[in-house]
Amino acid sequence: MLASETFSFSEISTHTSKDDCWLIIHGKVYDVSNFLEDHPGGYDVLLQAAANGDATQSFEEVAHGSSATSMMEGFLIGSVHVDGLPKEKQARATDPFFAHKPQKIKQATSSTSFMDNLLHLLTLALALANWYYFTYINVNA
Ligand code: HEM
Repeated sequence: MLASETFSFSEISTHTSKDDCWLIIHGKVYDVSNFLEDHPGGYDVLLQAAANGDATQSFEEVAHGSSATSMMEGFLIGSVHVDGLPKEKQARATDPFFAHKPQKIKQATSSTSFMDNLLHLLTLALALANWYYFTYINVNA
């Protein structure tokens, strides 16, 4: 199998058993079937990660050393096929940053716009108070 091959999520999700286990890490696909028993973290965490769909986050959480990363090369069979997926999911599947960090999309929430309006009203009230003071109260000072 060529490492340039691409696999769909649905195909990858069929390889989650003890003798046939594929992992998605940073958008790449690894066949760890022959490594399960030798994995220092145990085979069960790998099976669990495969069943979860994307193993990137759990892989990163362990802070694997350079021996693990160089070992991975040997298990690489391809990458995730992203055609037909929404743009956000494509980015998550292929980009190392998005692949393991949930994307925070900044949205104007109702509380933000409420605070914005309050700030505008306060500024207006202050300006009016100033005008009133200097026009009527401070006029003879
Ligand atoms: C191709 C994928 C992986 C490879 C080649 C790999 C390899 C390794 C290696 C070599 C170690 C020993 C420590 C080190 O050198 O960093 C290790 C430890 C560990 N791995 Fe992985 N790993 C892989 C994926 C994963 C995933 C997806 C998880 C979590 C779900 C995981 C969980 C762990 C844990 C918990 C340890 C720590 C064991 C301990 O220190 O007690 N690994 N892994």
